[in-house]
Amino acid sequence: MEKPQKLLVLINSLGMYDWSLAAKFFLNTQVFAGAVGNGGSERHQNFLNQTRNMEVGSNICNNQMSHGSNTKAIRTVAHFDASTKEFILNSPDFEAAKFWVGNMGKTATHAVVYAQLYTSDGQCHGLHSFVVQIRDPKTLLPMPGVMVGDIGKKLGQNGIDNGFAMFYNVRIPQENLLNSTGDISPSGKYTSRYKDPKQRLGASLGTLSSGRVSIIGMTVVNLKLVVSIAIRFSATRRQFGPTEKEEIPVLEYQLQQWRLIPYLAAAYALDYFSKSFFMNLIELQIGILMKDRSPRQAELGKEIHALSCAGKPLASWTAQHGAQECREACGGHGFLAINRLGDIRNDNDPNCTYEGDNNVLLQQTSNYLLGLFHSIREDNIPCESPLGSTHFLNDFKTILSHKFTARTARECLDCTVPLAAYKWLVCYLLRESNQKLQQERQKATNDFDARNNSQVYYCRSLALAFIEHTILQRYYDYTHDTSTPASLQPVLRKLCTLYGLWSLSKHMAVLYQGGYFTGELPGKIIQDAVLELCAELKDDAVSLVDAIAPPDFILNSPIAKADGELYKNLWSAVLQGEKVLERPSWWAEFCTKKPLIAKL
Ligand SMILES: CC(C)(COP(=O)(O)OP(=O)(O)OC[C@H]1O[C@@H](n2cnc3c(N)ncnc32)[C@H](O)[C@@H]1OP(=O)(O)O)[C@@H](O)C(=O)NCCC(=O)NCCSC(=O)/C=C/CCCCCCCCCCCCC(=O)O
Ligand SMILES: Cc1cc2nc3c(=O)[nH]c(=O)nc-3n(C[C@H](O)[C@H](O)[C@H](O)COP(=O)(O)OP(=O)(O)OC[C@H]3O[C@@H](n4cnc5c(N)ncnc54)[C@H](O)[C@@H]3O)c2cc1C
Repeated sequence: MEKPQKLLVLINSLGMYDWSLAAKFFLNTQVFAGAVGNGGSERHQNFLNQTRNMEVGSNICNNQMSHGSNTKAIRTVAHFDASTKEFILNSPDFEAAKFWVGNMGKTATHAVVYAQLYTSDGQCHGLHSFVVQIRDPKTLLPMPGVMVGDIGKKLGQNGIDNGFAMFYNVRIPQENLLNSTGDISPSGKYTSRYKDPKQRLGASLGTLSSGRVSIIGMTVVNLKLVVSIAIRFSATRRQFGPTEKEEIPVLEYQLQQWRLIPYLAAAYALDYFSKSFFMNLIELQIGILMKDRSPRQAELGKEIHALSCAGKPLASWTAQHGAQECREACGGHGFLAINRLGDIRNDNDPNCTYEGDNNVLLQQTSNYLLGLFHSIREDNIPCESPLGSTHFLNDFKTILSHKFTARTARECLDCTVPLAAYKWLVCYLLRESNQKLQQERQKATNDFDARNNSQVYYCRSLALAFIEHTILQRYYDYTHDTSTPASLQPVLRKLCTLYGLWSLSKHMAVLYQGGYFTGELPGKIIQDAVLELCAELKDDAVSLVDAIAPPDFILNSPIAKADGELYKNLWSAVLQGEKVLERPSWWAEFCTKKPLIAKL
């Protein structure tokens, strides 16, 4: 807590080297410890100490084979036995087996298990979390009643053992209930400070926010790695040229610049967002530790939930699409495993799914925004979110009356142009999503269908536009802050504007549809400005990459070493491959002792 950034630096440094290693370590020391620390109380301190000393290995255990997103429907049960003061955990059937749990496959000794809490009168009090011992730390054999195993090979992150677990009458002490959302009194009665079960669910899932915020940082690392590889490669790889004598680096092609430099800009903007947002999370966690029950603390929790539920999708998708673009931008060499783009892409992929599926999480953000919109419009309550990400919504009427006024590409090189457009876009999508939801409510028989039928083109786009605006606004403020070195501001501002215009250009249809843009000029000048910024940033691209790339040993990609000796490094790495010059062990069968056709 004294220097919280150290944790982010450690996550990023280990992750730059290898994500399985990082996940294995952090699931234990942070995710498990975070769930116990945030969800529990003083009585759980022993688990935290043991985790810190690496005496026990653990994780959180929420997902089950038949339910992941719909946490309310989890079927693991924990019945309170008043006579022994224990909880008895059961998995009703194999479909309720905990599934996908990191570290569970081979090594977890303890887990924070989410289960439905039943008191001895048979009443269910909803989802709660419990510390459950899975294996004996001395032998790694399962505890009585626990069936635990590994789920097998995955598309990436195979250095971590994801597993399943089932519980048959597993008894745990009453104290293992993580009691910040609800507890059992000495007389066996259930008590909770949350009267509303929906609020209680939100509180018990609150711990997931820190994972989501951290994942934003993890995806930024991946984006930094892939753009570093692709830009260094593109600056040294030559192909074609204006004359037969001279070939030019592929980075000189406008097409290559347009494919890569916006991802470089995204890496810078998202990196700033990730780091500043991490500090917001720390503020929230300090509040939790200090037992801050103020309305501001509650609002901060909601805002961080809304921002992380859109920040994780945007950042993980940007890294995923960026990884694929960078892979292709390195041509055939991009497909060679030693150059690492495949591993980074595959290890990044589950960031789109774990700690909440991206498309499911975005709905949390739009729900939050629609709730605020209702308060502003219907109840005349101005919105004052602690981090200020939604303040501009108070002016939605004025903002919606604005039009795009730039007339030249040069005017668009100022980041206030995409920022103003984003403000309009968010207000427009908010008004439209609200209207769509009302229309669907009139048509549908229930709210569930109305919400589901308002996602595509409306609520989903709203959540993404909102987070893009937030990221852009934060980076704009940073690049215009007096504490940012003056010598760096010009290049950082270009990155900021490029990120804004490039992201905005994905919403062109809506900007025209809603009347913010009219005629062919706005679309054309935004495209021209994107190309202009790519060209202006091209000569700084290698330096910008050098500032964010790790040392060669960590980057571990022969086509992207800092010395720019592309072919020397690649050749050397290929020749050092295992058995590269050896004939195969089956050479004889291949050459002389050939099997006779039809002999078998
Ligand atoms: C969000 C859901 C989809 C909700 O579903 P639903 O049933 O429809 O409920 P709602 O009505 O929408 O919600 C009820 C109210 O609760 C509020 N809510 C929900 N969640 C939160 C929250 N987190 N914070 C605050 N409030 C919350 C919601 O807004 C509603 O409020 P209101 O009534 O509208 O006011 C939910 O079901 C869900 O979350 N689904 C997704 C399931 C999920 O995420 N599962 C995760 C399983 S664990 C996992 O996947 C692990 C993966 C391993 C990842 C490896 C990564 C390694 C990380 C290393 C670094 C870690 C460092 C950590 C640093 C640190 O801890 O400091
Ligand atoms: C590598 C990895 C590690 C993991 N580690 C852990 C762990 O340590 N602990 C743990 O508890 N869990 C873990 N998980 C599980 C993870 O949290 C879940 O997979 C994730 O929350 C998604 O849930 P799901 O698999 O049920 O997907 P589903 O919800 O079944 O999603 C399937 C599809 O349905 C769509 N969908 C679902 N609901 C809706 C809706 N309401 N509207 C529109 N579309 C919808 C989704 O978008 C998706 O396209 C891990 C998963 C992976 C891949």
